[in-house]
Amino acid sequence: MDVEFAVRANGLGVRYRRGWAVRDCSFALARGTVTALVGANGAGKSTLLRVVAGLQEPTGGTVGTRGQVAFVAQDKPLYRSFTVAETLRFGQAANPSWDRAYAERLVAEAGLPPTAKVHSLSGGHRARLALVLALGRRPDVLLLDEPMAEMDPVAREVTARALMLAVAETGLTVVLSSHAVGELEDVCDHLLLLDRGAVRLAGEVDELVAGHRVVVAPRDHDFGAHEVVSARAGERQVTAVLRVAGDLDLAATPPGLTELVVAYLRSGEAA
Ligand SMILES: Nc1ncnc2c1ncn2[C@@H]1O[C@H](COP(=O)(O)OP(=O)(O)OP(=O)(O)O)[C@@H](O)[C@H]1O
Repeated sequence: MDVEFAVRANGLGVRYRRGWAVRDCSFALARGTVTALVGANGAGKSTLLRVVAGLQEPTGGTVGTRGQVAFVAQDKPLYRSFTVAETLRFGQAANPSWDRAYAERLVAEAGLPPTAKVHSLSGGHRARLALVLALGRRPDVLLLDEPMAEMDPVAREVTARALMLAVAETGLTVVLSSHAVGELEDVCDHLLLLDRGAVRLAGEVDELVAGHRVVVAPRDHDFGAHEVVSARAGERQVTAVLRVAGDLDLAATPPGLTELVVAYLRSGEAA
């Protein structure tokens, strides 16, 4: 496998009884990148993460990862009767690569009382403890399924900072799935967008944004070679998100990340 890639998938597919949850997915994630995995409900995000984590066999295709992989599932599995301190001791006993000082620092930063039982923690605190348990192993690849869904805005910011620091310090590669793209905007430098199991859009966020424009044009405007990702028609005008091909002779603004993702999710709904 190429040295600079931490995750590489080739023609990856997962078929359940009712059909393909992940189909023909090919992508490569460079070491030290943070990728937002987005898609509508049922698009295949959790399935893809489980396969990359090695917890589930693909039906077809291949996936390779470099180094140690840690995965935090959506339901944040933790021993509910353990205290926070016992959870860390468990992490240490179960993982030869455990970084005790680092894990203790993360727990302190998260404001998690060492004597508190897991079952007494809020959903957001449990999510942060699950993340500490994963980061404490000092993995090379960290896969997070909706890690911030239950966190308050401050916890999200602190968590995002901890992740970015880990990336900067160790070259950690992160993939995190989310529905709230806005919360990922400051954290992620790459995007992987799934549409009914298939990769619809992938790449560096800055490049993807630079390759798209939001325009307002007369309703009957012909956009020529520019791909209309999604369009909303008013009485006389249409507001469209375009994937631009060459020069654009219309007043246009670059989309925000959320706007771009929503445009693609909407185009998937219409298909
Ligand atoms: N264990 C399973 N057995 C059968 N079908 C499954 C299983 N897990 C997921 N699926 C199906 O595969 C598809 C993709 O599901 P998955 O949970 O991977 O999507 P997701 O993008 O994570 O969704 P969400 O955003 O709702 O969490 C769905 O149609 C789902 O019903």
